[in-house]
Amino acid sequence: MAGKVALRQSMIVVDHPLLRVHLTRLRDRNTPADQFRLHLTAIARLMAYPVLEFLETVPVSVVTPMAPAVGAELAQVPILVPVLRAGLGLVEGFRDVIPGAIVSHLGLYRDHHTLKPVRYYTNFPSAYRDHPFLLLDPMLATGGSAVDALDYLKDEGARHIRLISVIAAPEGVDRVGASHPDVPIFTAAVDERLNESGYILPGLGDAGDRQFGTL
Ligand SMILES: O=P(O)(O)OC[C@H]1O[C@H](OP(=O)(O)OP(=O)(O)O)[C@H](O)[C@@H]1O
Ligand SMILES: O=c1cc[nH]c(=O)[nH]1
Ligand SMILES: [Mg+2]
Repeated sequence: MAGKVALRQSMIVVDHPLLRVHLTRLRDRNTPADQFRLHLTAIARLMAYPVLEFLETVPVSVVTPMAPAVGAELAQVPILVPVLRAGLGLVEGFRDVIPGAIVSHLGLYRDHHTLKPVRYYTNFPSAYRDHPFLLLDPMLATGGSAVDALDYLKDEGARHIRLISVIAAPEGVDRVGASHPDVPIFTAAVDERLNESGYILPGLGDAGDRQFGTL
C-alpha cells in the first residue's frame, strides 16, 4: 500500500518506491505503448489503496467454518469516471482493487490551439449520484479538463468527488483548487511547470497517444 505526503490541504502526493519506479518507466520516451499501459495499470493499483481509504463500511455477519463472525462490506460502491482517452489507463488498476466499482465514461479532449476542453461523451449514472466518485485522468496540466469534468459531475448531482491524476502541473493544481476547493487531488508527482503549448515539463508527453500508440 502506498504512503501519502500531504502538501496542501486539498492535494495528496502519494509516494511509494514502486510508484516512483513505474512512473520513471512512463516518463521514458523509449517505453512502448504496451509497456506504458502495464506501468500505468500498476500505478493505478498502488494509488487505489490510499485513495479508497475514506470508503465507509457497514457491519455484516458471516459464519466461518468455526463460528459466526462480524465483518464489513462497503456502504456504497464507488463510481470510477475515466476521462477519455488517457483516463482509461487507470480503470483496470482500480478495478483490480475494487472489482465492484461502476464505470461511467466521460469524453473530453483539449483543443490543441485554445487548450480549452471539448466535451463529446457523457454517461452519468443518475441512480448513484450520492455515491463517491473518483475522477480518473493521469494528466492535470492547465486544469481546464479537470475543472470542466468536475463542473459536469456536480451539475449532474455528484457531491463526493476525488480527482486522481498521476502527474500534475502546479498550474492545474491551483486552477482546480480555485474552482473546486472541496475536491481532494491525489497525484504521484507534481512537476515543474507547463511549456508554451500547455504540456507538462518534464511530464511524459501526451498520455493518450503514448498509451494507444497514436503518436
Ligand atoms: O489540464 P488540461 O490542460 O486540460 O490537460 C489535460 C488533459 O489533456 C489530456 O487529454 P487530451 O486532450 O490529450 O485527450 P486524449 O486523452 O484523448 O489524448 C489529458 O488526459 C487530460 O484530459
Ligand atoms: O503534458 C500533457 C498535458 C496534457 N495532456 C497530456 O497528455 N500531457
Ligand atoms: Mg492526448
